Amino acid sequence: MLNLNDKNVHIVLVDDEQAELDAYRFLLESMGVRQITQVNDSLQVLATLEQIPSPVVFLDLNMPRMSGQEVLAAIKEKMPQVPVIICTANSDIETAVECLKLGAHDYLVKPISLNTFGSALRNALEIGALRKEVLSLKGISFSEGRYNSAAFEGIITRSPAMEGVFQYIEAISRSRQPALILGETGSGKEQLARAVHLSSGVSGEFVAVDVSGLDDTLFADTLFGHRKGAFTGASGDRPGLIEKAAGGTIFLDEIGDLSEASQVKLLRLLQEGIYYSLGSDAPKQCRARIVAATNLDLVGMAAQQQGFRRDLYYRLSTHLIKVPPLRERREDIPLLVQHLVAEAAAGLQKTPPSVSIAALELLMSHPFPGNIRELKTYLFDAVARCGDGQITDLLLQERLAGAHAEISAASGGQAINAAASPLESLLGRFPSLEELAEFAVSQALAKSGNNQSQAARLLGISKQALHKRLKKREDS
Ligand SMILES: Nc1ncnc2c1ncn2[C@@H]1O[C@H](COP(=O)(O)OP(=O)(O)OP(=O)(O)O)[C@@H](O)[C@H]1O
Repeated sequence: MLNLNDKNVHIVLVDDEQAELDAYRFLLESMGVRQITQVNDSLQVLATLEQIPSPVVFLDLNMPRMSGQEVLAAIKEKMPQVPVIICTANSDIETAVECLKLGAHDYLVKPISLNTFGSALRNALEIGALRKEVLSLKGISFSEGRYNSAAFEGIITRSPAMEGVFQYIEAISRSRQPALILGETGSGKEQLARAVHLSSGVSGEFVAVDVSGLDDTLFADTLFGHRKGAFTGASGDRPGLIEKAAGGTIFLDEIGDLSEASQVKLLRLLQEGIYYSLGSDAPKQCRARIVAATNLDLVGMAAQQQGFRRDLYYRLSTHLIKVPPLRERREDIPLLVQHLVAEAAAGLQKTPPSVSIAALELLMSHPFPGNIRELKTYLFDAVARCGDGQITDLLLQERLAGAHAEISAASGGQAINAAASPLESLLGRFPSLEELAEFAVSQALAKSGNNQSQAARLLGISKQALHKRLKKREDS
């Protein structure tokens, strides 16, 4: 659990106005942060950061000499691992998206509540620590942690978790072993399957097939092809998709729905590397790499031998890629919104409408069980319907309310309350009563300048009771 008063937590505040710097300092100190550096000259930011081992930066945008955006770009160029949180009075979405694209960790619009401020900081510290840990485990430095961007073009993300997925795909790019992609519906599995194909640099085709609707004969025919006369109506030889994908990748989507008989055929193909076209005795060599995907709990199904063969699961999952759902990478939502609105507008030959902050906030708080596909549906509909150049929260509300009702019905009518309480977002989990009492005592002491009589009065307890509590704290 992250402790904000840990001496390694070091915050750098950048703003040209001293009053703002002091206000942030006050907020941070009230949260227990001890190491705070203020910088009021944007030209001094890089030199300051070079002196601090693992800083988190709170950065204002409107500054003379060098703008916040320029400072952000310079930090991301020189120290990409440093989380930068933008704090600004500018609520326009284009600037927010621009900053997120430049690599900002978060974008907070003033006035900023203590809760928002606290959770942004906690999140930045956690992500910074995780990023460092992952890269050090891999033995690579921050600047080396870049991946071949061409293979991932069109996959809009700024999520560290997705960045980890990209790095994994790069690491397995030379392998011809099967890969299994697990993730919820609409989370981008097919896009990642294409990235696996593109990053491998092979010259063959990427061939996708949804196997969920195929009975066993159709599965064999589709994948392996047939010889003339193999069955009534087979009027000529037909190559299967495995042949089409030779030297490339065959993507088997919805693999969790494959019939038992077809699972046996696929297992044999994976084990022996050969297959037979329907009506033929001549074995053919499979020269396609197999990538499969499902939104089902294949691990559970295989473990319980229910609906999916365990041996097939192990064969398919030589390389295992797990795609995080959109609700676990909400930082992607603003970028996706901008991308999808532009895509929808281009399709309708319209100028892309802007998106109001209230609309964005509404989207940020939605659980998105249908992930990016669901987001895409709402935005394509909103772009088509919006007449006055702006997508407002009102335009989205109806669709989102409908989705909430469906989720609620699916969960047996229980209202979903996924939002964390303010204290949860500050502490990272729900606090115990004892922790709350400790927090109140610390705050009262800080507020009274360590005067125990005053602090006890603020807490509504006797001085003796406070003394006893402090003694207990010392002894523990
Ligand atoms: N990161 C992303 N950036 C841009 N578009 C995305 C992203 N992820 C998904 N999409 C878009 O969302 C839609 C759904 O993505 P995709 O088909 O890859 O999901 P899936 O996980 O394979 O879905 P399913 O489980 O239903 O097969 C597609 O239109 C895709 O282009």
